[in-house]
Amino acid sequence: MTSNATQQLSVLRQRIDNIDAALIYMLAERFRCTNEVGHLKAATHLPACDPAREAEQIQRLKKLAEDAGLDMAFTKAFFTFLVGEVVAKHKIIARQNQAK
Ligand SMILES: C=C(O[C@@H]1C=C(C(=O)O)C=C[C@H]1O)C(=O)O
Repeated sequence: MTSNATQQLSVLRQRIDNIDAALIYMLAERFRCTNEVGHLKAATHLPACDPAREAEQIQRLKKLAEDAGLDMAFTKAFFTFLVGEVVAKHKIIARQNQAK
């Protein structure tokens, strides 16, 4: 590898590290928010999962992904994985609430 290529790789990797840090902080903030929703749902006996809301979100993300030039299949798979984690946490919160 030339020293120019090494330098370019290093600059790109620094950008990637910055983006990863932002993603981690954004995800943590999203989970803080969804945990609040989980407590609200448990207290009001609402189901952990809301398929109608998820369908709306997917429609919105479709447009955002298109505008941002992000692959829709990836976007949907990532969203589905993320929401699956949130719903699992909501179920745990609901069980903890019932046990009180
Ligand atoms: C956070 C909620 O609970 C679930 C998780 C969602 C999410 O992570 O965006 C969306 C819908 C629900 O299935 C909600 O109902 O708003």
